[in-house]
Amino acid sequence: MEANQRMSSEDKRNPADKKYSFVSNALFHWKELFVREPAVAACTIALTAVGTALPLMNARLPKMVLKGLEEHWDFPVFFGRLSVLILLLAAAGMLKEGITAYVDGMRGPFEDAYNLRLLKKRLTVDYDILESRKFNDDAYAIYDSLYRNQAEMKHCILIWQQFLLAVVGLVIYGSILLEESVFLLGMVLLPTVLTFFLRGGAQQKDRKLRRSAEEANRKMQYVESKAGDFSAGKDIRIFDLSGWLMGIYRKERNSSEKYVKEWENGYLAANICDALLCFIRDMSAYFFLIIQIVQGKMAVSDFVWYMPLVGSCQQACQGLLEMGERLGKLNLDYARLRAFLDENDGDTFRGRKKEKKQGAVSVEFCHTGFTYPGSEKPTLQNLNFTIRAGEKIAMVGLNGAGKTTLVKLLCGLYKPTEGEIRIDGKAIGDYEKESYYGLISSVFQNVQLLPLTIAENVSSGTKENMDREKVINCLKLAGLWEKIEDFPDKENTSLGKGIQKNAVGLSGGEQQKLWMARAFYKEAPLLILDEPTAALDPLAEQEVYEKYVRMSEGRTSLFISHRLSSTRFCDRILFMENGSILEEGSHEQLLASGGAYARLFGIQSRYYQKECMGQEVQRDALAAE
Ligand SMILES: Nc1ncnc2c1ncn2[C@@H]1O[C@H](COP(=O)(O)OP(=O)(O)OP(=O)(O)O)[C@@H](O)[C@H]1O
Repeated sequence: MEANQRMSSEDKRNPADKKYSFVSNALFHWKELFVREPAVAACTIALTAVGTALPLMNARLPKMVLKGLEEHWDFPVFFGRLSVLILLLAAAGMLKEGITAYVDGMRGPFEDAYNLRLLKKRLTVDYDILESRKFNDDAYAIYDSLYRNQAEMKHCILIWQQFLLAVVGLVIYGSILLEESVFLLGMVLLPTVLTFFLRGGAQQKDRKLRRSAEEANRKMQYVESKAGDFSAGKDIRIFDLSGWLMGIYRKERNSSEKYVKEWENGYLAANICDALLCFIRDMSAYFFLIIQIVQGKMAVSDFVWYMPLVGSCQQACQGLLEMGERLGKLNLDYARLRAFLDENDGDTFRGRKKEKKQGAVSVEFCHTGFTYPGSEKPTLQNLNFTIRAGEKIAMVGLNGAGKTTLVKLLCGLYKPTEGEIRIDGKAIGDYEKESYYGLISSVFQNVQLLPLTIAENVSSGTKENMDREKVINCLKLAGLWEKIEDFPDKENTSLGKGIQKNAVGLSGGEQQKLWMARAFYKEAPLLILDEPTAALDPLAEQEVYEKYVRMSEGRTSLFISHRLSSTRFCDRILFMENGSILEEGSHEQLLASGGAYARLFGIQSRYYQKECMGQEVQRDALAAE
């Protein structure tokens, strides 16, 4: 009941089923097939023709033999006609096998191409859309429809081909039976119509419950992914979260099984009725034909012609029901896939002209504000400040002040909900997407290592298009080369333990140095560093600051840090509180003004000095040894 209620609200939320009708999805399928795989499309149609003709020829053979005997055909005529028919039968059989094997071989690439489009969409859509619950729910549901065991998408060519075969077969065999008797055709068709309604009810139930099952499967998949996640693995063990996660998994698995059982029961009931109706249908058809012979209204040769045709017609009806049902599911999957692919990729960037800027750029926040979707309170409000080209700005503030959100806006990952941000006098939204990303080099707080080599991670490129000397220089600048030099494969060492053989792991601080090297490598006009030294020890941090100063020459940079000592390397400091700029000036000016920055600096410097001195003593002692 609860599931049904949830379903009906989901149905309202998802307009895909209504916009992408059966006819439009069918046209989409055939257009894709004809454009991308014209040979397969032609073969599918040929299979329908051959598949329909074969039962006709099979039924014709005994009729011809009996007719020849009844009418006393001459031996050469009898032999000639029989040979031609047998030859045609063998040729049609071989043709059918050959075309089926060819189509089977070509199905995979056609059906897999949808996965590629889906992947591209997920990799390129605007970041704010990527973060949205709806986008992720839809993506999961579509992946499920593409990959689950009985995914209809994996068999879309086959389903359509079988459906066509059933339709054409029904029309042709049905017309032949109709010529003999309306009653005969009615007996074959009536049970099919009844079964259609029975299965229709089961299908509706399936459609409704499937979405609830998807929700449960998604949660199960999340728990499964955590089992193989190294970083989550630490917390799971230390805080004994395994029982809790197993509990969630069991609960969701039970719900999922309940939904599957419920819709399978619907199909079971429909199948039992269907079997009963088939039995009645077969019995009545055979009785009808036998009575015709007994009454002398039908020759035995006609009986052996109509008998297999009744069977073929029944099979076509059965195929029509089965394939109609699968086509119904496929139609839903197509509707969801098309709605997802057609969804706007975002409107953060409206520009079309590609451009490449060299040197530093100016940044202007003009009455900029931002409120997260679903939040009532703005996270950033009425920000008005300018960063001159080539300036080094430090942004500091307490937790939750809005620094990372501001960085995400500046990186074009979110769109301001009020005002705008201008780069060199032009609003971010007026840039072309790739050109804008080309302006930015960034280091964020929590970045995932990609399972590539160190050099590939730094250059974001392949072996062929990277500048290896520059990679090494950037690693040196970031203070990581000493470590990498000791690896047998040096910068060609793979990262990503668990995926790559002989891969190495890096500590949190080393990873941050690697991301610094990547930011250096890109040489973009705007350098944005969000807590880049959070995982570095104080002396390593000091080294990075010095290198950062050198590296940021000729570029505009924004440096976000909790460590106020880092701000002294910058031209100007912006102190943020509750989404607004509270204080602004150089380190000395802010200290002299005795405001929030000065108080924070006072508290921090006492502890920080102790930490630094402790480390220096340790290093001196080690050096003396
Ligand atoms: N995806 C989100 N959806 C809704 N609110 C969010 C989201 N991300 C952050 N917030 C809220 O926005 C506020 C500012 O967060 P932000 O991460 O920008 O702060 P910050 O200054 O970078 O903090 P920290 O120094 O701890 O990294 C926080 O109160 C947080 O709760």
